[in-house]
Amino acid sequence: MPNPYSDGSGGEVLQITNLIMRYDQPGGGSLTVLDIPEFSIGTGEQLAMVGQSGGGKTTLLHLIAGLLAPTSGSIKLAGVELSTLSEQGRDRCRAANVGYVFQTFNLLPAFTALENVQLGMAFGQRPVDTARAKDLLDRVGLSDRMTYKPRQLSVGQQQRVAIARALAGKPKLLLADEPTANVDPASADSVLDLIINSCRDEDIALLMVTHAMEVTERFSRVDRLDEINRVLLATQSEN
Ligand SMILES: Nc1ncnc2c1ncn2[C@@H]1O[C@H](COP(=O)(O)OP(=O)(O)OP(=O)(O)O)[C@@H](O)[C@H]1O
Repeated sequence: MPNPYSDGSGGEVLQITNLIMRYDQPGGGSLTVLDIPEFSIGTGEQLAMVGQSGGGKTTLLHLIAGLLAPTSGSIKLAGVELSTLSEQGRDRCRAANVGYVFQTFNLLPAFTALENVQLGMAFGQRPVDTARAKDLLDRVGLSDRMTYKPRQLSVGQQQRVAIARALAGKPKLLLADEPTANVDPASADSVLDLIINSCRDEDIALLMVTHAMEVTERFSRVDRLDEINRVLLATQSEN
C-alpha cells in the first residue's frame, strides 16, 4: 500500500524552513527557543546534533516528530508539510515515517520485549509482522529475552528493545535523543553500533542528539544547534 504520508520523491527526508518555536512562560510572556532559517536531512543521511543544555534539541526533535506544532515556519517530513495536518494527521505521519529512541526508553512495562516491538508496528499502522519483530530482537542480541518484561531486563537490554521498537515500523527517519546517556560505556558502544548499522542497512536517515564526543566521532556530519539556530547566535553575540 503506498504511504499517504510521503510524496515518494526519494529526495530529502526532512526540510525545515524559517522555523520559529516560542513557549509561553510560567511567569507570563514567551521565550523563543528556536529560530532556524534552514535545516535539512537527505534520504538515508546520518548526522549527530550537539548543543548546550536547554538549547532546544529535544524541542526540535519533538517538532520534527509532530509531537509539537511550531509557532511558525515549515517542516516537511517525507515531502509532507506538517502544518497542513491536524494533530491526528501528524500522529499518523509520525507513525508512517519516524522512529524515536528516547533517553529513557519509554517501554511499556506490562508487555514483553516482543510485544513492545510488535506495538511499534501497530503504531505504524502496518500489519504486525511477528517474524520481523523476532528478527529485530535477534539482531539486537535479545533472541533469548523475547518473553521478558522491561523490569526483567538490564538497562542496556531495555535500550536495545527500544531500538528494535523504533525500527519496527521501517521509518524513513530515526530520531535518537541521547540514546547512550543512561547505559554503561560498554553497552553504549553496542547501542551506537546497532543504531548506526541498522539505519545504514535499512536506508533509514538518522538524527542523533548527543553530548558525547565518542558519539560525534562516529558521524561524518555533525551539526551544532547554535550554528543553525539564530536564537543562540543572538544570545552569544550579546555576551
Ligand atoms: N513546555 C514548555 N514550556 C515552557 N518552556 C519550555 C517547555 N519545554 C521546554 N521549554 C524551555 O525551552 C528550552 C529548551 O528546552 P529543550 O528541552 O528543548 O532543551 P535541550 O537542548 O533538549 O536541553 P537538554 O540538553 O538539557 O535536554 C528550555 O529553556 C526549556 O526551559
